[in-house]
Amino acid sequence: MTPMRLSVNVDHVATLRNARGGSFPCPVEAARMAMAAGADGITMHLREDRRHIRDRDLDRVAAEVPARLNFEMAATEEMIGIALRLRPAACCIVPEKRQELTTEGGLDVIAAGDALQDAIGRLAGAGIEVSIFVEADARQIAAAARFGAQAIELHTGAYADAAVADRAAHLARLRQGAAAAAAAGLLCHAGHGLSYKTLPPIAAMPEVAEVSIGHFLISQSVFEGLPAVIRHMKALIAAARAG
Ligand SMILES: CC(=O)[C@@H](O)[C@H](O)COP(=O)(O)O
Ligand SMILES: NCC(=O)COP(=O)(O)O
Repeated sequence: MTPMRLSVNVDHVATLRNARGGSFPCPVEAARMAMAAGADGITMHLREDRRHIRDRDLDRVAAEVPARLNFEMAATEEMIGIALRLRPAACCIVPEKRQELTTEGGLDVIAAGDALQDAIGRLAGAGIEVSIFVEADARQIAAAARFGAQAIELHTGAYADAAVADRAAHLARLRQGAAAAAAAGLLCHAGHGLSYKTLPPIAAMPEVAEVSIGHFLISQSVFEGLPAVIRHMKALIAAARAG
């Protein structure tokens, strides 16, 4: 099976920092440490309300940390401008609601229509790999391909939050989504809410080329330390890929 990348989302290091209004802990330092521990990339979500990552964090990681940077963003004019200035390797377009605690679902690609297609074209035209955060829905995935995206990221949140007895049904849907992405010629990524327990079945899907993990990974680091958690996740991925 082809290798799978682990992109470490450092948003929640910024959440901790912002809780005290100071400069510690620093998400840039976390990104540096994650790469040194074997991460394959860094994900940062610059929310419109700046609740965790701030513009300066993104600027600094882009300038200072040699990493495949995945910039998660709403498809707004402001965010497109930031992406075009910083030129990360990848942008993942996500839906955003100001009141949500966290991203609640995939983007409705079909409803987003021409504006989304235009955003994808501008980002891709700058050499950025564009992915769309979607539910495992064949119609939405086909629309992402039609609009010119190179990848989708399957939203794994419902699966990750489901009771153990209900996970098989969610996994079946995610497998269909991964197959639909491959059939549409799209790269397939996955993420949201993944943990030591829920990562292995996702890592065993051959189409999935990248997972992005943040909340569990940063939280578990309180107990184990960031490098140890990253090594553990990389080992789980390697075991799942080896079959
Ligand atoms: C799209 C997605 O899944 C990430 O943005 C992740 O959830 C970041 O954390 P918050 O949703 O808490 O901002
Ligand atoms: N795209 C998903 C992501 O970056 C991390 O999500 P989570 O692990 O913080 O829920």
